[in-house]
Amino acid sequence: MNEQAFYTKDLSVYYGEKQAVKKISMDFPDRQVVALIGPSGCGKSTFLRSLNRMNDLIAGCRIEGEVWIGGQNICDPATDVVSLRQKIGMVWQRPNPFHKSIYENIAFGPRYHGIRGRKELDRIVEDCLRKTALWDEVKDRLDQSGLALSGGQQQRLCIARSLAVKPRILLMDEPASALDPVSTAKIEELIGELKKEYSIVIVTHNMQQAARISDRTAFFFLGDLVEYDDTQKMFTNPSRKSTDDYLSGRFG
Ligand SMILES: Nc1ncnc2c1ncn2[C@@H]1O[C@H](COP(=O)(O)OP(=O)(O)OP(=O)(O)O)[C@@H](O)[C@H]1O
Repeated sequence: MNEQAFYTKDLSVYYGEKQAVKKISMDFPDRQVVALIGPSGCGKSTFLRSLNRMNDLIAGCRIEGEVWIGGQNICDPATDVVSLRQKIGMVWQRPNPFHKSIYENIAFGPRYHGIRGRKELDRIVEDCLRKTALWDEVKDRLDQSGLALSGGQQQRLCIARSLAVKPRILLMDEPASALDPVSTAKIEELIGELKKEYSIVIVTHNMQQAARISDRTAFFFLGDLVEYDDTQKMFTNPSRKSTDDYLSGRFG
């Protein structure tokens, strides 16, 4: 088992009175892919967003418990969320490139964090585009708008953008659900490459996808973590009946 990258302890999330995530304690291994699965509304996205304090942006949302990353409980109100989100990148369901050129989409983050030299920015842009297998497709049109790319390319650009600020952890909320099968396969292949360097947590509705790309899988139901295990074990021999029922399509 890889070293632990981070963990949650008794993490609960409330929207007003309603508790959407219930005292979840989970550890996330370094440089592995963890898939969060479960029926709609079970709290997967809410839990994911808690891992880099994105829920702070939702009015009425309240968090209890702890998320420990690099010796720091990031739920502590004193946490610098800008530097936190530098360490923990996020990729959303729908690709959301900035209304800027391909180059600027990637250079924006490093520039914001103080990198000014053109050579250094060029190097970061090329490196991130290579890591996301986009370089050959876009190297001759870096000044074109990111929005002119196909949906799958836009999603890879968004992943490249999050890599540009050197995160340790990548959170992905159904990153391929808006894409066609070819683009989905490319994203899955890319996740397989990225886990050599990054810890990845991915929410997916697609059970085959979870089975293909993740090392560990967590099954959520009604805000509870029902089962969390090695993906292969979970998909072949789950310990809990409700996991088995969900994986075999008996509900959800
Ligand atoms: N902004 C919000 N305000 C109030 N309630 C919310 C909000 N976002 C989510 N919820 C509620 O919290 C619960 C968990 O939602 P969440 O989106 O985390 O589930 P999910 O498992 O990711 O669902 P899906 O798979 O459909 O995206 C649901 O009951 C949902 O209605």
